[in-house]
Amino acid sequence: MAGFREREKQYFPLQKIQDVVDLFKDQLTTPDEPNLALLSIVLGLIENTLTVNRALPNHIDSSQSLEPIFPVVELSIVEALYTKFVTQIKRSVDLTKFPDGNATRELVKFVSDVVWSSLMRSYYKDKAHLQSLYSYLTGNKLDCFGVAFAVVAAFQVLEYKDVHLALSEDHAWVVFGEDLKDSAEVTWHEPVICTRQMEVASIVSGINPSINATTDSVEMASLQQDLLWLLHDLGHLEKYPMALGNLGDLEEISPTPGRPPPLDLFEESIEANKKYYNNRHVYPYTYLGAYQYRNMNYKEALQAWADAASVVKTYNYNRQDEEIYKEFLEIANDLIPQMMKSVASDNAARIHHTSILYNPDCYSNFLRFYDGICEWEEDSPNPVLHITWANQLAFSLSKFDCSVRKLIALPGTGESSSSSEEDSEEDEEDEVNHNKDNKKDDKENITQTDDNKIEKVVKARGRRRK
Ligand SMILES: CC1(C)CN=C(N2CCN(c3ncnc4sc(CCF)cc34)CC2)S1
Repeated sequence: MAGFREREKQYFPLQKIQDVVDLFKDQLTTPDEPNLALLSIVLGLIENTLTVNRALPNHIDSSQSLEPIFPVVELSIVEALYTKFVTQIKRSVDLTKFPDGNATRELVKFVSDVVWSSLMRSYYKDKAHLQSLYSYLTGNKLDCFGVAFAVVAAFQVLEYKDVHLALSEDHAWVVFGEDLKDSAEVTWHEPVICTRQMEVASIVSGINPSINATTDSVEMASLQQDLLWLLHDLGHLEKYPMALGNLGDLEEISPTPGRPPPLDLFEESIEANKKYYNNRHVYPYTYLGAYQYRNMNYKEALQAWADAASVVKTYNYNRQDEEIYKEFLEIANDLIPQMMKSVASDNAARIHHTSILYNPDCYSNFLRFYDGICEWEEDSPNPVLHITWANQLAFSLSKFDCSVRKLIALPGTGESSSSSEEDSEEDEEDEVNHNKDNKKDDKENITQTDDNKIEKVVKARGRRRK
């Protein structure tokens, strides 16, 4: 692949967000492929300027208008970095040793080692802004997504068309060969297998506008939002639930006039999950749950979180699912307890029994949430629950009104009937044991009416685990 053609050059210097959108649109509507290395360098350079090395004026006097500090992206800089990448890849890979036009495992391993060997020996891999080729070429640092993306971009430079990016919710790797089924990773369920355009979507979705823990670059977030809408309109987010969820979050922060509301995007993300990934992704539901929680739609938040737990229960938890574990940890031990405190102090709702604490559906979803997490842990090589989980469960459970805690859903009928307080211990044991036999049938919810019965649930779970 030669240097830049007139086609790319005409957009430089990039001086505002629209210039970048125009460049991406041209790259995404060319008959040939979008240039992954070019686009990643451009995004990385802008992100680095707007978040890491913010060229803030050293003083802002009254005369100086607060002009956005969008960096001017000169062609010469981008072309120099691009040439550095192309030269490094072509110099390192002697293709005469790989005559076959299709990538092989050996060649993927070889190119991966070329990328790996040029990285800094040791650095904090989870740091922000290490996802782009700009970071790779100027700092020799890449995060796990960045390494996989760099390998795919390298294969594009070598003019291979059968090497693509594979994405799970926690991991990124390379797939290659005829049906793109060859890859080192076999443990991941329902990965997103990217087209070249979805690979562009992955670097746009991976834009990190964070300046620090509390501040985002408005310009960077706005650029990400515009590029995600461009990709959405071209149909390249159709099979990318996480990118759709990302766009929903951005639309909540800064709604784009004329565009659908965040809930529509979270719904699109869930539908894509069901249609293309056998409903095996968790994040579409936790995106929705977080949105509902932020907007105090607590009944809907519990529904979404219960749906997320119903997905995760089909998995076994292993240390690679760190991000998903942290997600459920925050929901169970932070968001739900906060929510319970908030509604418990809502006296009006309490008096009129309108709060979620009196709502059987909310209680049912609350139990379904915990049931899913317990099943997730069952048969897993790594433990999920620890005492904090049990303490927070006890706290949240106790906030529900005893009227809903007595309800027991009759097996299969969807009916519920209030159980007499005198239920014998044996009956409850039976219910727990009975429920154990039908652990997959999550329509059945048994309830425990007070704290000492929580131990029974946890103990019953313990029995299942053996
Ligand atoms: C509900 C949430 C906690 C909010 N943000 C979330 N994410 C932010 C965006 N994320 C992503 N967005 C697009 N593509 C990818 S590929 C990938 C695995 C590592 F490569 C992660 C990820 C990860 C998930 S999930």
